[in-house]
Amino acid sequence: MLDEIKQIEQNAICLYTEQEVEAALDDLATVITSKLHDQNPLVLCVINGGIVTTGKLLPRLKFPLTLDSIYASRYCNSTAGTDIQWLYLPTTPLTGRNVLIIDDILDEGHTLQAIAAYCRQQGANTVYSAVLLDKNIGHSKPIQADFIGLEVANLYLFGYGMDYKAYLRNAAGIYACKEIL
Ligand SMILES: O=P(O)(O)OC[C@H]1O[C@H](OP(=O)(O)OP(=O)(O)O)[C@H](O)[C@@H]1O
Ligand code: HPA
Repeated sequence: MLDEIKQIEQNAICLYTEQEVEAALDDLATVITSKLHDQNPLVLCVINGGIVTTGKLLPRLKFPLTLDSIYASRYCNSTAGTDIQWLYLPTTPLTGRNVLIIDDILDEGHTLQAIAAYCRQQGANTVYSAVLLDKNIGHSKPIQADFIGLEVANLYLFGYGMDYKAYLRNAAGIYACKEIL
């Protein structure tokens, strides 16, 4: 397995450097702050992929908020999505809260759509979403994110939380896998 991971990493194309992603996170935080600074939001980190984006955004959001997580997985460490598995639900009551969902990527949009629907069903007052990346998939999506860091081409990606077969979430940049073009 590790040989495959090394090969994927060596052949990968860097789409955004760490510096470029960090600059995008600064801009994303500015836009989120202007909209939500007085909303006392409940931030929901979509684990696993959203952990890095959430962890890097939170210290940039200098206003009152609380944090919980939700784990809805559609790819389950593989490179193709199927049905959503609900693996962890927030313990914080969502009733009346202004929720901000944070994830790494909006790809086909099914995961975010399902999580936003869950939040509304649980009585959230408003539901916002922020993604580090919005993938240009060439057709419409069931949901748009309210806050987007960067647009990205329709390639299989890893880095900044996104995995290739459960590895490479820790890559410091946004990379496309040459093997899955
Ligand atoms: O827009 P979609 O096509 O629904 O895909 C986006 C979702 O896929 C990834 O999660 P994944 O299911 O791989 O689980 P993970 O967070 O554990 O990697 C990613 O973190 C998003 O949550
Ligand atoms: O391109 C991707 N890479 C990693 N995880 C993902 N989940 C949806 N799309 C992707």
